Amino acid sequence: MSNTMRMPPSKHLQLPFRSINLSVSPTQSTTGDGDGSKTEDIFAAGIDTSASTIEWALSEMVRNPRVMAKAQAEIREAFRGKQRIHESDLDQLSYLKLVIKETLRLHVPLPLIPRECTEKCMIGGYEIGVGTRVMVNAWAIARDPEYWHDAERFMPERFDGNCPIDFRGNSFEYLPFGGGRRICPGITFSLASIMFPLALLLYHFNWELPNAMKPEDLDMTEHFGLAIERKNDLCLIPTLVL
Ligand code: HEM
Repeated sequence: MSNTMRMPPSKHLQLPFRSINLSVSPTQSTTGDGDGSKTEDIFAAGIDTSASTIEWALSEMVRNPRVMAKAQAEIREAFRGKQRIHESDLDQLSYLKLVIKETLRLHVPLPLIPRECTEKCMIGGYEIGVGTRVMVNAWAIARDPEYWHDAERFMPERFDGNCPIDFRGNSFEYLPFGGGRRICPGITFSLASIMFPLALLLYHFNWELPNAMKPEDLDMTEHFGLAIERKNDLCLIPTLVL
């Protein structure tokens, strides 16, 4: 276990819940009884989530210049002299992976994971009947100070070293991709499609806030839509460096 956090009592997804479909398509069943995802669901689930993660990662790095400098130093060292970056080069970027993990903790793109109760159980003193729909609030769990040290702080290092917490659905305090039978099937693809553009943006440009704005003044208000996005556009000044 990491020295910066405690494991939770695994109380959320070990309850007798079964997965139900996240689909927004009116033609699709919401029972989760083996129905597959349609092409439009894959686009809907894959585009906004990855795009907003890139935007939040940049926002957090602008607010935390130390993290930005460390990520850029790693990328520029790894890619030194290269004109073309390939996906296989991304493996070397261990710190950037931590930045993305921490971004997915503080900015869980899909905050509410729907489930259906399969057995009567008690939650917070309330009896939950069979068939009741419940929402696992992955956003709130990922910011819960009971599980996370200095929970509101952007600190990629919390995932460093021996930290066993991962997003494959086994760490119940960290569920950006959900968990269980209906865990996001796009994890590998989404990580590549977040990491690649982010690495290029950090490799080729330096980023500054406009109008001498201070990092701590950057507005981080969220807008709850298909994914949790920035309410206001992120406006930064890029300077080409390489
Ligand atoms: C940062 C990026 C992404 C995040 C945070 C994310 C998160 C999630 C979450 C929380 C679920 C529900 C899981 C559950 O019920 O346990 C889900 C489902 C799904 N995701 Fe993702 N996702 C991302 C990217 C993608 C991408 C890139 C694709 C496809 C290319 C994709 C395809 C899907 C599909 C098809 C489902 C429905 C799976 C099912 O109901 O069986 N996602 N995603």
